[in-house]
Amino acid sequence: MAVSAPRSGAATSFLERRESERALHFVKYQGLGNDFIMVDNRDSSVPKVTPEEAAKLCDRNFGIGADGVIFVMPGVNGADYTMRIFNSDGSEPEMCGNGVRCFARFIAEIENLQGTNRFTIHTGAGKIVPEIQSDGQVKVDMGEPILSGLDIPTKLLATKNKAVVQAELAVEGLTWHVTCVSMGNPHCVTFGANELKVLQVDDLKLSEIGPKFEHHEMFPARTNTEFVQVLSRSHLKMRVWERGAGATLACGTGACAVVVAAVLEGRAERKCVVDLPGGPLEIEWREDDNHVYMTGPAEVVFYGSVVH
Ligand SMILES: N[C@@H](CCC[C@H](N)C(=O)O)C(=O)O
Repeated sequence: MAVSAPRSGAATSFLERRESERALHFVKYQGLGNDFIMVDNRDSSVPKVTPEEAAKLCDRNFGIGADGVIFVMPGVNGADYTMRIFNSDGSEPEMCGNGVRCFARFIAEIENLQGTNRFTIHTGAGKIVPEIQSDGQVKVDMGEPILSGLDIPTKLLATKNKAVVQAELAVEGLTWHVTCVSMGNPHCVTFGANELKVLQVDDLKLSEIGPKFEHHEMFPARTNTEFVQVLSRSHLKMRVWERGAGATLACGTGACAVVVAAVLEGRAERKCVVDLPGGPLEIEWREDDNHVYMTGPAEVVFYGSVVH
């Protein structure tokens, strides 16, 4: 994958090259600064780029630059569409919260739909239902959180029924208290460590500590990690180290996992605003259906094409 020089001779014009080589047309979207290369893959259930090509496209110096590549594919199991995503390292996660909001806005764009719209999306985390609202924000039914340690997966032992709540985890010489939640993809949420009086998330050296959580032996499928400060019982502040993408400006599944963990630990109400480096998300873990609902923005950044 390259934004390449002509293969032969200098005579090939830009337009000829654009038409003669395999062009990938994309739209770059972002949800709170978590950015994605969106690919219209409605004509096939095979992604138009490989995981290796996706990693090159996501490179911020040698490629387009993004946290992941997302494919809009034909629906299966009665769903309107299927969403697949490659992280910026080329690995394939089950779900992406900010990505699914971008996905909904991208569908509206390519299907030429106006106003409010609701879609059913088949993902690696099951059926996810985003709804474009009249103000352009996207509200997503993210489904039920998974709390059983085996299913997350984590090797940490359950502390509360089958859930791993405030379990001790040694990382970088500190004993962290972690609560593990899957929103289809695995999350390890921490509000602090024994040795820290208060966790100041702005002071964390994320690029040093994040990988130690991501690759910890207790997480056989690796993990996303959220570091959280409680500002009030309905207002949380977090930073995230994402599996396969590193420090990102926002993580939708992460914000959902944070609210679930905060409720399980008795720190917050079921409805919270979660501040991320890229901006706020509204999250609600409803008692009546046990589903988590996420509301936030999704915007176009630019349109482009690359040859590959
Ligand atoms: N940024 C996403 C999560 C993307 C997947 C994650 N890196 C993983 O590997 O699980 C979100 O907004 O949820």
